[in-house]
Order: sequence, then C-alpha cells, then structure tokens
Amino acid sequence: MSERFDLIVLGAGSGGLSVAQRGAKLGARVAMFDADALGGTCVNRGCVPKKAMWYAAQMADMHRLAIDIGFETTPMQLDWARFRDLRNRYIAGIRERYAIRLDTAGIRVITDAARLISADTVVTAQGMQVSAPHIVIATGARPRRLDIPGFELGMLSDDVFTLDACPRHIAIVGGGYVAVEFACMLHGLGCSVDLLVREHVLAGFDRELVDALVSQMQTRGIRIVRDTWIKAAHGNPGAITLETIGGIEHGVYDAVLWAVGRVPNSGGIGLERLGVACDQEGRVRVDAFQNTNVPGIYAIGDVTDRRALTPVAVAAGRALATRLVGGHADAKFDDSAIPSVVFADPPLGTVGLTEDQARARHGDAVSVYSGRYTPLLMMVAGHSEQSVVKLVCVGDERKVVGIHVLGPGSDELLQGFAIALQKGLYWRDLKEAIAIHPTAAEELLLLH
Ligand SMILES: Cc1cc2nc3c(=O)[nH]c(=O)nc-3n(C[C@H](O)[C@H](O)[C@H](O)COP(=O)(O)OP(=O)(O)OC[C@H]3O[C@@H](n4cnc5c(N)ncnc54)[C@H](O)[C@@H]3O)c2cc1C
Ligand SMILES: NC(=O)c1ccc[n+]([C@@H]2O[C@H](COP(=O)([O-])OP(=O)(O)OC[C@H]3O[C@@H](n4cnc5c(N)ncnc54)[C@H](O)[C@@H]3O)[C@@H](O)[C@H]2O)c1
Repeated sequence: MSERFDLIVLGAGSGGLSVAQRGAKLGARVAMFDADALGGTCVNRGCVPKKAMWYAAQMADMHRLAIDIGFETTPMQLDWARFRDLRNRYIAGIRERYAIRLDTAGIRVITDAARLISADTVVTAQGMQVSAPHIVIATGARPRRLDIPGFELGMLSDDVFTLDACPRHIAIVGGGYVAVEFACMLHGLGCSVDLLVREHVLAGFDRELVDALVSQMQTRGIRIVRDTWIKAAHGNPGAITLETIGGIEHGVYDAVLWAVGRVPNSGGIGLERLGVACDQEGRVRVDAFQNTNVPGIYAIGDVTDRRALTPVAVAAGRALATRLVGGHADAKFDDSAIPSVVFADPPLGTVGLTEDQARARHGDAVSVYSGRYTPLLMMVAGHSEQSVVKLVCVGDERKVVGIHVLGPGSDELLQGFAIALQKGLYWRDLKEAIAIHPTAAEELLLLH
C-alpha cells in the first residue's frame, strides 16, 4: 500500500526545496526525498562554499592592494583548514534552518533516494512507497567524468571544498563557469594555476568582455592554454602530468581539477521506463510550465534543459507549485532576461543578448556602446587594469537588450540594471538617470 500525498518531490536542492515549500504553503501534503544533505549542490558544494572562497580570495587581493596604497603589512597566509571549518559551520547552520522550516511547514522529508515505478508512485531503496497526482523531478546534476586513463588522479569541484590545504600548482581542465571561477579563486589564494581549455573560455558570454577577463587573468599570472584536448593523466596523486592528443605534456602538478561540465541526474530513476523525454545529454525536456511529456511528471532545475542556475531552479519550483497547488493555470516564470555573474577576479556579469547574438537576431538595427575605465582605487594604487561596460541596443529607440560588465563591483551592480532591462529599458533612460558618483555602476550611465 502506498501512502498518498498531493505532491512528491525528488531532490532537496534549490529547486526541490522551493517547490515543496511553496506547495506546502498553498496547502498541499508534500513528501520530499533526498539521500544527501538538505540544500543540494548550491548550499553544500556550489554557490555557497564557492562564494565564501571567492570572498577569501578577494581579501587576499585587497591585502596585496593595501600594500600598494601604503599599508605597512606583509601578505598573510590563509589558514585553509580554519577557513574550511568556518565555512562548513555556516553551511551546517543553513541546513539546520532548512530542516526546521520544512518541519514547521509539515513537509515529510524522507532521507533516501527515490525512483518512479509509475506516473504517480515512487519507491525508495528501503522499499517505502508513496503516491501523488504530481511528481516533481528535481534531482540536479553532478560533475562530468571523462573516460580517459588516469582520470581518477584529478579531483572534481566537490572535492576542492574538502581539501586540507591550498594546492601549490594546479591544472584546471575546462573553460566554463567552474573552471574560470576556481582558477581565479585558487590563484588569489596563492596557488599557481594552469587553465587548460579545449575550446573557448566562457562560451556564450560577450567576447569583448571575455577577452578582457582572459587578459587580466593572464596578467595576474594564470597560465591559459587553449586548444588543449587532454587524453590522459599520468603519475601519482601529488605528482600528475597531463598528456594532450597532440602528445604535449603539461605538469608536473600537485593537483588537477576536472571542470568539464555537469551531467543531469536523470538516469536510474524510472524515467526511461515511463517514456519521459530527455535530450542527448540526458537532460529532461520541459515546456515553459515545467511539464515533461508525461502527464503528472514535472521537472525543474539542473536536471532539465533550462539554465543551470539556482535562482532559475527556485523560480521554476515556485511557479510550478503556484500552478499545481495554487490553481493559477498560467503560472510560469519569465526567463527572457536571466542575469548571471561569473565570480572570477574581477567578476563578469551579464544579462540579455551578447553583441554577437543581437547582431545575428537583429542585424543592422543593433547599436553597441562600450567603454573602459580604470577603477578609482586601482588608479590610486598605480594599477592599470581596466573594467569594461557594454550596452547592446536595438532599433531607432535603442532598446537595451544586453548589459555586460567586467570589473570590481560588477557582481553587485548588475541586479538593478537587470530588472530594468527585463521591464523595458532604453538608452535614453540611462542618459536621463542621475548617477551615483563615484561608483562602477555610473559607468553604464556615461556610455555614448
Ligand atoms: C561549483 C559550483 C558553483 C556554483 N555557483 C553558482 C552560483 O554562484 N550561482 C548560481 O546561481 N548557481 C551556481 N551553481 C549552480 C547551482 O548550484 C545549481 O544550478 C543549483 O544547485 C541547481 O539546483 P537543483 O535543485 O536543480 O539541483 P541540486 O541542488 O543539485 O539538488 C538536487 C538534489 O537531488 C538529490 N537527488 C539526486 N537523485 C535523487 C533521487 N533519485 N531521489 C531523491 N533525491 C535525489 C541530490 O542529492 C541533490 O541534493 C554552481 C554550481 C557549482 C557546481
Ligand atoms: N557563478 C555561477 O552562477 C555559476 C558557477 C558555477 C556553475 N554554474 C552553473 O553550472 C553550470 C555548469 O558549470 P560548468 O563549468 O561545470 O560547465 P560549463 O558547461 O559552464 O563548462 C564546461 C566546460 O568544459 C569544457 N569541456 C567539456 N567537455 C570537455 C572535455 N572532454 N575536455 C575538456 N573540456 C571539456 C567545455 O568546453 C566548457 O568549457 C554552468 O553552466 C552554470 O549554469 C554557475
């Protein structure tokens, strides 16, 4: 006999928590399954520990800058183990607060993985069986592993957060968000970094800003090697070399980080048997309402073919619960302008279309305003690295369709501009606005 609920959620990460909590708030009886820690990737091995590490790296940078502007001090070493423990304590606190909130909301949390045995029933490894008219797949994704000799000598992004000490010399394989962020953070914390990129650095981002970021990373001392296809890793843990298909050897490294993308957790949970459609990468196909092709089964977050970002998973979960439980048949989230920041050094923020995307879509109707400046503090310190701001506009009225920012402060300044872009922003609005001076944000108002 199955116990019956109104809503079953597989996965207690960003997406799963949001759909479960909104569903319960709207009156549904909710069962949520996860064998792992509450909070999923973002809280335990993604955004949260990453951002803490990014802050530490920024502090190390500011410390070096402090010397340049006249502070009498010598660069400090980070007590890596102490910092890791503080970070873990903070994360444990988040998990505790989730547990209390879920309990208060009356959500039944089952600490076990589950799989579907029909369109309305799931079963756990322990044999527990529950049913509901709505089942949400929110099982996320995991780091991709390559089928090459010696792969096990390297680590995955999850492993970086468990290290006892900062590596001395690391090779990071990949060119996406994770590769670039870890390259900058580890370098900031004193590690010598080789970034080995197969194709592009940050594909899909505005090229002008990516080129500027790459050049700043190189100036700081990160070695970036493109067109590098790794075919094997050799050696022992702590002394690893990497071999490319062209026979070139890189290393010796004391650590290797494989940052070659993520694969969805869609296998082995009964989706194939029920005919739930996935793309070639195994990501569950969903429509704008998070419906899969099988009625009663929905998917949200990184397991789907949508953008793999926490706020996207959260927005999808809330909208889905509002529709299924709240009775708002047309509830969906607006994904037309999703802002995102790569926590590099300096951070790179983006919302809307890149220049290339806008030109491909709108041709000659595109106008671009871009500018470079050296931030005030850098000027005082005698540094010359330049921040970049860029607006991509369309039509005679110059509607803003893309905003791209690189430089200190980009991470915090983008949110407000992103809301404006989503609601409808024109170049003249920026011209008419009163700036806050002196800030990085005002540079977007000064473009002409
Ligand atoms: C290093 C790193 C840094 C990141 N930084 C950022 C950032 O700064 N900003 C940002 O927006 N995004 C960031 N992301 C992406 C973000 O973490 C994800 O988009 C987000 O966590 C996706 O949430 P989710 O709920 O879809 O999946 P997850 O958070 O991965 O949760 C899925 C959960 O499902 C569980 N599960 C799996 N199989 C089953 C099963 N059969 N039954 C029950 N449960 C199951 C898993 O244990 C997991 O807890 C980062 C990711 C990484 C790896
Ligand atoms: N700041 C943030 O918001 C943030 C941070 C981290 C991750 N994320 C999210 O998580 C997602 C996953 O990030 P990611 O960096 O793991 O993936 P990604 O898709 O961004 O990048 C994967 C990289 O690996 C490379 N690659 C793939 N196969 C390879 C191979 N066999 N050999 C060498 N290189 C290979 C790709 O060319 C690409 O450069 C991101 O797309 C993003 O949505 C967001």
